[in-house]
Amino acid sequence: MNDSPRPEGTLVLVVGPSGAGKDTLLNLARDALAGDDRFKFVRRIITRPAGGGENSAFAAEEAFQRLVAENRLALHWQAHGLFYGLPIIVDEWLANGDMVIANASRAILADARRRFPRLKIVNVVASPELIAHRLRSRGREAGDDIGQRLKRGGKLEAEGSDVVTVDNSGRPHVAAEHLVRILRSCALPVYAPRTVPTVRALLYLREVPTGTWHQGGDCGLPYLDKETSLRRPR
Ligand SMILES: Nc1ncnc2c1ncn2[C@@H]1O[C@H](COP(=O)(O)OP(=O)(O)O)[C@@H](O)[C@H]1O
Ligand SMILES: O=P(O)(O)OC[C@H]1O[C@H](OP(=O)(O)OP(=O)(O)O)[C@H](O)[C@@H]1O
Repeated sequence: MNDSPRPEGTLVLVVGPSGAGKDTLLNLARDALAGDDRFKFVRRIITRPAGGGENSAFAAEEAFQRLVAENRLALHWQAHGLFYGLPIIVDEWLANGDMVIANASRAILADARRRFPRLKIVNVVASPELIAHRLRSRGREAGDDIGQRLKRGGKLEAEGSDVVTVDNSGRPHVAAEHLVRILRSCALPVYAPRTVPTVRALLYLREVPTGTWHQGGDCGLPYLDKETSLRRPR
């Protein structure tokens, strides 16, 4: 086992207007990456009963405020008349060098940038027409709530050099594959010492044929596919 100090892992916040497809893509990505424990998908805490295929846990408002007061949320925010939070285990996973992936609000990006040095933002987008249609067919919210979500969707933005856009205008599997590529390219290889990227790259290049590296990952580093990165170097 490698006992050397590990750098902090990467926090990936998946954001975008309500109805763009964040939860759908997160579910597909979680399935695609199942069995690779470098990737930790966060279960959000929301003051809304869980259901409808989203990965969340319910907390009553009083219980939620207690979590905030006791500093047991890594990030929290308010939207659509609800409270949302990411549990504090996020900090533990990051300290362990894992890649932590969560659905979040565009309104907390400035705060997240201050708090998390290795942050990647994935902005899921689709046209307003598609979003309106999707929110109506999702059936989770009623008419007025859908109107409010559509309004908010167009107001907030996600911009910056740490933002990568995933277009979910087509089939969900296509966009999910893009998301998975981003996640793989930003994750640390499993068995390489978790030191600086150059050292990791050099060590790995000795162990695997260079042809198995994919170039142009969204984190600017070459990256390995799942099978190769899970294989212990000889
Ligand atoms: N690419 C897609 N094509 C068609 N429908 C989609 C696509 N992506 C998501 N949906 C549907 O649109 C609705 C909103 O998606 P969801 O993942 O809940 O969005 P968000 O989490 O961003 O609000 C859901 O009913 C989902 O099944
Ligand atoms: O601030 P915004 O960037 O507009 O995002 C607003 C909120 O919508 C999402 O939650 P929720 O699960 O309620 O909504 P969604 O699944 O419809 O996006 C997201 O986690 C934010 O809390």
